[in-house]
Amino acid sequence: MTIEQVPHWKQPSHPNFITVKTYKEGGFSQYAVSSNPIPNKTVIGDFSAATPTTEKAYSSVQVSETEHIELNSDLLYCNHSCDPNVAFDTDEGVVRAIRDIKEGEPITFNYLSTEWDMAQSFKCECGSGKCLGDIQGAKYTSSKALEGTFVNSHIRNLLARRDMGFKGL
Ligand SMILES: C[S@@+](CC[C@H](N)C(=O)[O-])C[C@H]1O[C@@H](n2cnc3c(N)ncnc32)[C@H](O)[C@@H]1O
Repeated sequence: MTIEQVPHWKQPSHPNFITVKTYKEGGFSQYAVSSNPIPNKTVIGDFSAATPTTEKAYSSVQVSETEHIELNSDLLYCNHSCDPNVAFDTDEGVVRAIRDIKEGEPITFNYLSTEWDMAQSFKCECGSGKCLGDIQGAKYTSSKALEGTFVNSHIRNLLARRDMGFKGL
């Protein structure tokens, strides 16, 4: 069973960039949209509020081959998209627009760019023509499917070792 986080941080945590909206009844129904137009390459946040966690969860972000963090901010509400508009750059420790984002547009990143083997998989509803369907982690995704997309170094390294036939990853 997955228990949803109750925000324990002061909201809104990123007022210039993120507005949190609710789109349906029930769980996991909140999502981040842009509060303003955001030009490509703008840094919209960082991981300064984050804390390390030993337990992977739907809410955690993988920042290295062995480390995971809880964001403790409205960045939590960035949904996954197979055609995202921001990168969670765990090497640089920032969240950056990777194209111009319109006001009110959902802010999304590719969970496969950070997560190797997710605690909680889901059927993607991003609606993109590039949608990969079941999102379980990069471990279960071909390198070809991620070609040309932003992927963090820990995932690139793991994919390379997997593709060379290393076991136990
Ligand atoms: C970090 S949360 C994102 C915020 C979440 N929507 C909420 O209300 O807490 C990750 C969870 O959101 C849902 N989610 C995120 N992106 C999704 C997508 N593209 N399609 C379907 N569900 C998604 C999944 O349940 C996933 O485990």
